[in-house]
Amino acid sequence: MTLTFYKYQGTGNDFVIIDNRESILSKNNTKLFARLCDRKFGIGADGLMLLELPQNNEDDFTMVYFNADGNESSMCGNGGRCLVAFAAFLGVIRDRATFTAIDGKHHAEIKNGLVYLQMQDVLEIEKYDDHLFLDTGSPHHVTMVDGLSEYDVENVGRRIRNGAPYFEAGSNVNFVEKRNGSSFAVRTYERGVEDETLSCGTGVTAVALSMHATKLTDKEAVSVQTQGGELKVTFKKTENGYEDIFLIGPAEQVFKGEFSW
Ligand SMILES: N[C@@H](CCC[C@H](N)C(=O)O)C(=O)O
Repeated sequence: MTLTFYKYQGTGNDFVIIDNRESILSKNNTKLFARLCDRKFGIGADGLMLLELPQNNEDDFTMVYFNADGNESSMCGNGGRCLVAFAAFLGVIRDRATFTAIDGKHHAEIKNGLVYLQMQDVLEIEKYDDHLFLDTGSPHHVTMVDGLSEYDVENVGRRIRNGAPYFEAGSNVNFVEKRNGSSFAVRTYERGVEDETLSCGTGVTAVALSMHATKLTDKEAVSVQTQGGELKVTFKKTENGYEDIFLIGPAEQVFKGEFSW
């Protein structure tokens, strides 16, 4: 059987995307998805997404996300932005979208070539001596470091991801350095890819909220420089936590192809 795939990237976080509105692929194709994401034996990507039919009248489509290891995982912020751009390319939406992902409903808008993706409210941030932990749709460990550009993200990230209290379920791990006022730089070790990626959208969101929660910025619009480009996060601090959170940045189709299996 032959299927068309599309490749998208959002600040260097790259994805294979398949239009699965006709339910050709089942979610249990773990080996196939891992092979398609493999950079030596497949197309190569940090993750794979299926765009599926909406599950209710309010939605335009459904997002199903798999990590590069082929397993379905929690929310992917850059993936969500790329899937909105893909939905616009297919003509499923114009410039506004409502869709459901594993963490619930999302609204999005494409404006001036950027995708604005609303993330889930964050009501709890755990603060520890040397890091913070929060869930922005995916779990994130956030820690400040000096000398980010030389930092051993791969090995330290892997140790934290696999160690206590995360163990097998794991966490994504973000290493952050302040640039100025409301601007930060981050490098992220992603679980499910089991390596550093050039950018992680839920990670960038976690960094922005963590920097506000620890008073490293008092702004509700934060710039985060990833290895693959700049993302912006805007939010409102309320008495309950953080609401109206938007992850903002580019999402680009890089090519189209066919695969057989
Ligand atoms: N790259 C993603 C995060 C994808 C999920 C993550 N690897 C996990 O399993 O938690 C993003 O842009 O948010």
